[in-house]
Amino acid sequence: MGIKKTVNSARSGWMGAGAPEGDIVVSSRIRIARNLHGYSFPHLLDREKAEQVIHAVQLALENGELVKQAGILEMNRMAELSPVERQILVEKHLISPNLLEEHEKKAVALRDDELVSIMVNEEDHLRIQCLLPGLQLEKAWEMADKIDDGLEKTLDYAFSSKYGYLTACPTNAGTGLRASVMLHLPGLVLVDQIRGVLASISKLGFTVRGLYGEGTEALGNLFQLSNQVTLGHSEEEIISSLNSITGQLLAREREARKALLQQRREQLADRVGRSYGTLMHAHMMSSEEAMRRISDVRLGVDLQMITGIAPEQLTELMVMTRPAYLLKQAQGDLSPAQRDNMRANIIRSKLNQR
Ligand SMILES: Nc1ncnc2c1ncn2[C@@H]1O[C@H](COP(=O)(O)OP(=O)(O)OP(=O)(O)O)[C@@H](O)[C@H]1O
Repeated sequence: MGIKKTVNSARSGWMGAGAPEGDIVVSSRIRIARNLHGYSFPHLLDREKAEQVIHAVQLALENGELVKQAGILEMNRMAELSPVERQILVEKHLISPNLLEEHEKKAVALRDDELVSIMVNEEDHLRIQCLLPGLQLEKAWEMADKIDDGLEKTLDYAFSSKYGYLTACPTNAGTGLRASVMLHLPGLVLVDQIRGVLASISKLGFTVRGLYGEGTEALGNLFQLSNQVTLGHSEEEIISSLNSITGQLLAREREARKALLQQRREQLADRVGRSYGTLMHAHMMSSEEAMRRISDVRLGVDLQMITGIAPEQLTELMVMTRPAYLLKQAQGDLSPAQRDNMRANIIRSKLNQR
């Protein structure tokens, strides 16, 4: 159990089946940024102080009341994990890439179902994250809020009556809340409307990020949409406006899919079929090609052009084909060609299992 199970399996609690709007919304994430009063922000902490912060959070998590409310969160120091294991946590979206830098000062507390993780000494002392399948921002918020309240009973948070919760980057001050949804938008990409749609969203105070968050690229037609500002809006307002923008995007994506079915059905079926065939039979596959083909097949599954595959199997496959997960399975180094071969083998065997 614990972290070893997490890094040995590509499956995660947030890939659950039958989630609301699960044909387009892969997952919903709430993260709350908090800092401890009396300590410098993480980038200024030396190792000893950083360890004190980790220890304080660990003690707070062991509090009986909090365990009853939120379950057991096991603290894992980043230094106790191998570089490959750390990278797998990023590939599973349980930590952000930031936690890999200066990792000797950082830690993550994880719940066994992987729906809750608390990053310690990331950009802020605490980053409480709740990740759920489909569109479930309110539920994720309720979970995060409960944990935050529980922790605040023991920890002395840095708070100002003027600015709210204080954070290392001013854009996170106030509520410290980032709400985000990971969306699969192949329809809007195929009808060539994605750029316009994303540009208009950024004018409304939302930001679109790539697959692993800030500074990363969008792969497999997956986009992460989140609020830009946390100050001056309540948590409920932030979540409600993200829900409403997401609703509009869902409508646009569904329209695009409908138009593709009506106007380019055979081209679409050909694209989906070719990608499915390639995934089922190829022996060499780059990571970029895998993401692209998995996205096509996911669209085919959503449009019932392909039956017998569940969307969450494809989400799992995305993690299974990422570089660190492959290295872990190989238990040693892989050349780029060996990696491409192993990736193709894993995909074939996973898709042929059904
Ligand atoms: N809806 C989502 N589903 C799955 N993973 C997500 C989602 N939103 C964000 N993530 C993951 O969370 C991590 C952090 O993302 P991001 O950098 O956007 O947020 P952040 O660290 O909270 O923001 P910042 O530090 O810029 O305030 C990344 O690994 C990203 O993949």
